[in-house]
Amino acid sequence: MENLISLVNKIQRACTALGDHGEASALPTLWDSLPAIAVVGGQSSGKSSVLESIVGKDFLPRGSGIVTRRPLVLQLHKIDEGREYAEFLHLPRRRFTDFAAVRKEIQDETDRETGRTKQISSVPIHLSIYSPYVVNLTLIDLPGLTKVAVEGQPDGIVQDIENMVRSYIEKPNCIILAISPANQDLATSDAIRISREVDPTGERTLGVLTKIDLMDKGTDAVEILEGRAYRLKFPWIGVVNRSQADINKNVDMIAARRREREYFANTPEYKHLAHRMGSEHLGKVLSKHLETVIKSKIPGIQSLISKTIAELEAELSRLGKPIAADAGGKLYTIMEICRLFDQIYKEHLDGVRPGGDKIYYVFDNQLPAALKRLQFDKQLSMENVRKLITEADGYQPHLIAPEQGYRRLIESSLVTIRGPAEAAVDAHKEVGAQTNFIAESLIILCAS
Ligand SMILES: Nc1nc2c(ncn2[C@@H]2O[C@H](COP(=O)(O)OP(=O)(O)OP(=O)(O)O)[C@@H](O)[C@H]2O)c(=O)[nH]1
Repeated sequence: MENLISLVNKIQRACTALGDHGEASALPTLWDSLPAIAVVGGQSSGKSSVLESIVGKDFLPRGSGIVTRRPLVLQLHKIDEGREYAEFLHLPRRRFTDFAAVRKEIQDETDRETGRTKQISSVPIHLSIYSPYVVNLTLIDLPGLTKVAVEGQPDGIVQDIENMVRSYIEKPNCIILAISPANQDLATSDAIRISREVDPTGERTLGVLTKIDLMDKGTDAVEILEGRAYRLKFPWIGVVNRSQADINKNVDMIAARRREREYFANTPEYKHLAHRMGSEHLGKVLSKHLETVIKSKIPGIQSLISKTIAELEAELSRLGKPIAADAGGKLYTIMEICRLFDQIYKEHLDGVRPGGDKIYYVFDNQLPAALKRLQFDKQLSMENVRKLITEADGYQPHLIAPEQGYRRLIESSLVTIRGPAEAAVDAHKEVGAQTNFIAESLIILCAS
């Protein structure tokens, strides 16, 4: 089962390398058919904190305003032992063991795509984390939903973010991890609002409640966590992440996870729910759920891949054999095409293929008539011939026609007959599509 997630991880990476990240394209997109978990929520709802808790590492950029400006496809790979490390798809040969450097690279790579203008982009960044302490999982971190653009951001950014988030979560294969803070009314939760829009029955929405520890005294989240306030198909999961003060004090993830466990186990209101609360539990639920969804989607993915392969093979065979890069290979291909052209053309003339009569008509009537209409008098006047020969070869005794001058005369005449000759070739177009295709291939090849 674990291999299933890593297989989907590999396909996702291949999709990104080939520029398929689910946007409109001429080919069917494989990306869209792959199940993935997208993290959505309002700004400061705790998305980054949830992701970092699942991974058990500090690695996401922090700051005010819109920090996540490109989707981050985060692939977690469980390894048996050894040191944790991270790799970016755009930096294939570099292993990051320092997670502060990972954070910096996410920022830099975001800026490379969007500039420093706080714009957003839908081109994802791919990050893989290998660790003995993670579960196999793929999560897509999306920009936080906002209500107003801040200084320096274009007015449309609020809508752009919402459209981008919607474009990910409206796909039927997307599992929505909807993050809502417990210290705000659930009715105002951006995550619930947008997920309800695309998944009204809550079939593929997993609700996560953050900041339970920050709720007003005398209130609790039991109604929500027990699914009585807002029902989803899957049970709500509550988490307690590090507060800003914890982050400032560099409280590490292990200690934070321990504190979170203790919080649920020792708070009387949540004691009975403690076994299904917390980031560790969330990670396991997500991994299991993703595996189940992948398993159910395999037949669909397989048939899409087979269909795409068949379409691409048909396209390839239509395009013909690959063209050699070296001069010898190219010459060989040109000769081959010429031979084929010659053979098919002859078949038209011999009556094996239709249209030979049209070719004869072109050469017997159309071309000679057009040539007769040309004005060669001036070009072939004695005066002009003498001038050309003198300029080309000088006065020399010749037994046969002086070569250079002779050539120039032919060249200039060829230019004159070019028009009727091309018209004769055009007239062949009606004869056969195959000869045209071959002739066009030949022209392209010669030009290259
Ligand atoms: N006390 C407490 N603080 C939390 C909790 N979750 C998040 N925070 C704090 O809330 C603030 C925002 O959390 P983030 O994880 O950065 O939120 P975000 O949704 O990723 O924010 P943006 O990337 O700006 O959209 C940080 O200061 C966190 O420390 C929680 O469960 N309890």
